[in-house]
Amino acid sequence: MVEFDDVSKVFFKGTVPIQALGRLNLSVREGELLAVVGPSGCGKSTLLNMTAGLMKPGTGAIRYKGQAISGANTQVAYVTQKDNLLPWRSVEQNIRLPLEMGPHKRLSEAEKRERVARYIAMVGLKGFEKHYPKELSGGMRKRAQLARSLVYEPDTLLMDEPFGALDAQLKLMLQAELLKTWEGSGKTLIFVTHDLTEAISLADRVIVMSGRPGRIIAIADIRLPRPRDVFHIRFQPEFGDYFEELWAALKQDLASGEAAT
Ligand SMILES: Nc1ncnc2c1ncn2[C@@H]1O[C@H](COP(=O)(O)OP(=O)(O)OP(=O)(O)O)[C@@H](O)[C@H]1O
Repeated sequence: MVEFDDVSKVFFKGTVPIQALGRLNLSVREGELLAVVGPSGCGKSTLLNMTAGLMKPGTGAIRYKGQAISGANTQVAYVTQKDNLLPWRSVEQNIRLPLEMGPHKRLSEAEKRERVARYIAMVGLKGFEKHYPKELSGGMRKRAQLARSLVYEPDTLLMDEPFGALDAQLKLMLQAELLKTWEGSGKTLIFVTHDLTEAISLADRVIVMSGRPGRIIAIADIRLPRPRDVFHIRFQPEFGDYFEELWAALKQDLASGEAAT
């Protein structure tokens, strides 16, 4: 679905280069839930920004369904770290926004209304349609963002630490809801997180990135059965094995980074 072919990225702060990503090769399979874990600043958001076509790779190429990405990739939905709901629009109006642009403008009014209502119900915001973002809790705003990115039914969803700032209980609830929505949908999902437990609970495959410049230092196929119960899956012995394996890679990279400073 998405292919990263020898992709690297350097930013410049004035004349000072910051190598964000090392050379990265990765194929994301259609329908896969891929989790990307790594320390702060290792280029995870950069990877998603490039997949969404918001940023060009420095070297190499990124292909989406075999085509080089040029300009904004309208076939993907992107839930960014920042809460970017429009404060002057209600929940319903925010979620409807993608249907007012591009090819979705052509949908009938009835279809638009049906889709908005369906996704509001799916993320558990029924009854809050007329509320404005400032009248919602952090978790509800995340749900609204998720519904807004699902409403135009993209093949691929990019999520950048969507549950990072939420308390542990709410995080678990939203992870469960996300899996319920994703499992059986056939959609490709790239999920960035700092949280190894979250990554293993959700993903078909976890990649671990090194500290900056980010490179892939470990990959694990997570062969835990589906549908998964995020509340209990962490207590399975195989879960512990995956955690140990991936944590060892992260710890080793952290130690070598500290040795170099
Ligand atoms: N537009 C930019 N200009 C300059 N430097 C940038 C820019 N965007 C990112 N960087 C730098 O590139 C590196 C990678 O940033 P990125 O946001 O991709 O990391 P990340 O892994 O997503 O971090 P976090 O987990 O903290 O969100 C960082 O060192 C960051 O400072």
